[in-house]
Amino acid sequence: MSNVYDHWERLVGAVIRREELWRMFHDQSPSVSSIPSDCSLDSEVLDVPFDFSSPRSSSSYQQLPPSAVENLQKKEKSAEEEEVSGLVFVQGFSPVFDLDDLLRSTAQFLGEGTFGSAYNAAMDNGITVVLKRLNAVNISEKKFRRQMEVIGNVRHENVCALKAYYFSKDEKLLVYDHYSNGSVSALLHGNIGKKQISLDWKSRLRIAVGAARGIAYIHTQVGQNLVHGNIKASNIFLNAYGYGCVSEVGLATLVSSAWTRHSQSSGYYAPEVTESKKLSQASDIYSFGVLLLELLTGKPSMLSEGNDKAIQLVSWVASIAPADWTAEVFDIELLMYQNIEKEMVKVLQIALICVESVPEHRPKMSEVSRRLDDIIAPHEGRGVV
Ligand SMILES: Nc1ncnc2c1ncn2[C@@H]1O[C@H](COP(=O)(O)OP(=O)(O)OP(=O)(O)O)[C@@H](O)[C@H]1O
Repeated sequence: MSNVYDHWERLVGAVIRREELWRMFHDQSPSVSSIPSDCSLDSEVLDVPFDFSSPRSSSSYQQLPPSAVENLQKKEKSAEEEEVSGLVFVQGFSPVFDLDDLLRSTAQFLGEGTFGSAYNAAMDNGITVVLKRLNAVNISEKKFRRQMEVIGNVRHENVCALKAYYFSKDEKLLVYDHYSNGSVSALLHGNIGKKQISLDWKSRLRIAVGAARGIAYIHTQVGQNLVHGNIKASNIFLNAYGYGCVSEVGLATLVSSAWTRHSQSSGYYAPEVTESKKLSQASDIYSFGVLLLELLTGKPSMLSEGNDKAIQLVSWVASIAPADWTAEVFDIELLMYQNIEKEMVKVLQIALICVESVPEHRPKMSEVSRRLDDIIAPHEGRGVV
């Protein structure tokens, strides 16, 4: 709890210092553009309410000695020449809240990830968003904003849209919708303090189909060169129709030092990534194959073998002969559904070519997506869903 407080307090402190300066000299809120959000508060994580309204009232700024104001004004003006200040909303999202609303929100710590901490921020105006606070992003402002533009342009129903971002020397924040059902990882494997929800075969197919479409779309961006770089179950959420929706587009290429630290142990990275740190669209396909294996087996990407030993899910599945797949590989919860064995085998075959160790032997994501569409089509009662 104190850790959580510490994170958020430092974040708020750093952002406020900068925003105070801005408002002091411009007598207005920083620039914003906006966010429709249909998300609700997830009450099962730690609550950390903060109210910073009084120390930040604009009248107190006016009480500073004029000489100090003048000095600070000069300083801030030079900073302003170099950068846009405040929360920047991605094109297409109109400003329905600003940085003040975020800083006054009730923050809930969701977890610490590869790139930093994630918070659920519930604002007084009823909007709830997820705030990602990036750690150790050693990147120029120009490059950061350019990358945010690229990420902001990736719009697809199976990709979680970046809604807004904030940049200062000390803080880099990203704002996303909050997905109240939690991630596919939480749905499949449960979360601390949360009950695991049972996912039937059709739900799992929808997750796979949606995620495949999202990744296939990502791979068409930036001249067909965009790489996600961190496909994993905790980055896949459910859209309004229950289809997989891919989050964290573009962060792995922004914060490469962070993911290389995690690459050995996660079970999601292709061999060429753990060996030569080389992310590519082919390595995204490998990671997607691991996600398919998770959906089929109900097991996490790394399995504990006892004695502190862990084995990758990919290696475990590969060690089982096809004749034993039904008895040993598939999630026992799925075996209660009738007439799905053939489909599970087809999905497993797709997963296994995705996790081929030679990158060139893996299929393109568009091909994977098409094959999964064919499998789900009879469930959706039409040819293409
Ligand atoms: N938009 C969101 N809505 C709901 N929960 C989210 C959202 N974004 C992240 N989370 C959850 O918050 C927690 C922390 O997320 P974060 O992305 O920082 O780390 P991660 O997914 O565990 O790892 P990584 O940083 O490698 O993706 C995870 O449990 C994740 O599923």
